Amino acid sequence: MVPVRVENLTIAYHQKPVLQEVSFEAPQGKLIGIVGPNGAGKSTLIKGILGLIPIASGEVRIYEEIYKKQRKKVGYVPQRGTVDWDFPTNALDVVLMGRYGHIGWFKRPNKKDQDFAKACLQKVGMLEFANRQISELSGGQQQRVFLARALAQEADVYFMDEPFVGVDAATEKAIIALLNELKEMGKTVLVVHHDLQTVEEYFDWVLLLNMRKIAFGPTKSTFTIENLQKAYGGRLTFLQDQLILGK
Ligand SMILES: Nc1ncnc2c1ncn2[C@@H]1O[C@H](COP(=O)(O)OP(=O)(O)OP(=O)(O)O)[C@@H](O)[C@H]1O
Repeated sequence: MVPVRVENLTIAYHQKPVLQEVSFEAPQGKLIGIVGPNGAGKSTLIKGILGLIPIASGEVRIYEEIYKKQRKKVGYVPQRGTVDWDFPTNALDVVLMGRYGHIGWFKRPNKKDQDFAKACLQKVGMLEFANRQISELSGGQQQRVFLARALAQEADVYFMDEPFVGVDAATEKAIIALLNELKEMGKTVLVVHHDLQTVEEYFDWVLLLNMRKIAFGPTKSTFTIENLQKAYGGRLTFLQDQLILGK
């Protein structure tokens, strides 16, 4: 079964299309980078898939069913900047929110859920901050808590929107180790990613996007200068230098 199937997806804001007829099938057990210039529609794609914004036309299937039926199987790590970090709650409670799909909204989390949430915090090196208000955490620490929440969900497919933005090198390493661990467990992980230098190192597959799908496939055959040129257009001379320098 295909974890994520997107067919002819078109999304518009105020009647102006920002994603046009995007189709792809994400294979199981891969780390997939979603890459493209600013405003390419990367976040919009994820939000459309998760039903957070209306779609104009097209279809999205998670394991061949509509998202609403598969909610429990899907984990989401939003862009850090879009979250209200002043919301009065501590790190452990944020992670426990990830368990509600399993617990049910009207029941209280039991000891097992608490322990599981703590284990998730431990995994991202944040257990000692369990009782800390999230507003008092650094950007990288907040990002780790969100990853712990995603882990607590025990999902099969994960969508992460720029998890590496604003984190230090140690956190970036911890996140990539975690993504690889999820992959080893057979999970499918789609990650919006900005840094072209690390795409080849981090991702098995790549979706190159600029309003339309430019290319989709294994990184080696897809993340090519020709495809990057199509996605980034005039900005590539600079990028090309950077890519060559980066090797
Ligand atoms: N809520 C909104 N209302 C109107 N237009 C929007 C809204 N959100 C995004 N857009 C527009 O849709 C387009 C795609 O935005 P999106 O955030 O999906 O791009 P992105 O590829 O994630 O960009 P970035 O790399 O800068 O984060 C942009 O032109 C943006 O201005």
